[in-house]
Amino acid sequence: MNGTAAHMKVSDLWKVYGTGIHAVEAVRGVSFELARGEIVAIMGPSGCGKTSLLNCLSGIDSATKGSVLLEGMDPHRMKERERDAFRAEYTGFIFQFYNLVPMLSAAENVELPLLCRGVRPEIARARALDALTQVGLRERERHRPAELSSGQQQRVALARAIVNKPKVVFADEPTGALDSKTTEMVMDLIDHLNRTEGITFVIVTHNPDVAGYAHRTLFMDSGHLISERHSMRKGGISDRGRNSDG
Ligand SMILES: Nc1ncnc2c1ncn2[C@@H]1O[C@H](COP(=O)(O)OP(=O)(O)OP(=O)(O)O)[C@@H](O)[C@H]1O
Repeated sequence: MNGTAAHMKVSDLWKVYGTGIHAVEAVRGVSFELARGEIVAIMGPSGCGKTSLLNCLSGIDSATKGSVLLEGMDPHRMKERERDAFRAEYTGFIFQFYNLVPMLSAAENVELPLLCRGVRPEIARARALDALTQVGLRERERHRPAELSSGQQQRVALARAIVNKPKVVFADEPTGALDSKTTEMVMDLIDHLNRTEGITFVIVTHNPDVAGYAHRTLFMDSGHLISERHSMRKGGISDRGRNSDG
């Protein structure tokens, strides 16, 4: 972390579903820090709490206990509107099954988060087309999800995730529905966006090839973080700058 404030600081995070004898402790006291520009994979057996952790990190769900600081700020301490605006600006999401709106074209899907934030339609469209260009799908702007391959749909979802120019993108099994060649294409794109835009990615995956793109892999079991592995590639923008290994 080079002594600077962590991009994201997770402290003693717990997620408990239900109460009493029905309580499920999905995340149990997880703590870690994330540097700006890292790609971090979260792995572990089915049911160990990966998605629960990711949802608490991203704000899709709220933690039962503990804190997630983003750039030193705790969204939970913000007023609702401030928190929504902060999250909309700061984070993007990708899901296993893309979560695109079937009736909307690729461009309309990508511009949707901007329109929801009140961005003027012509600006939203221009930025959506830029994002589609970044994922190599500019010529598919008018196509609906059903007219696109699964890999293309995930690339549209990736364009939607980055259209706000977020600092962090949270991805839950982003390649879980893709074959190995398409997985490679989507991960190459994530790698490219990480290197060129400095976007931090937190990726839940069962796939070791996907984790191979990460600077660091966190391993979970039974709600705990049990170990972490650093890859040979250097993590975070500061590390890359220092080592000039791109
Ligand atoms: N909404 C919920 N209500 C109650 N229990 C839940 C809920 N969501 C998840 N759980 C439980 O929390 C535990 C962790 O689930 P989670 O989905 O986070 O695991 P996971 O590691 O992502 O699993 P997988 O790899 O199979 O997707 C499991 O025991 C699951 O049954």
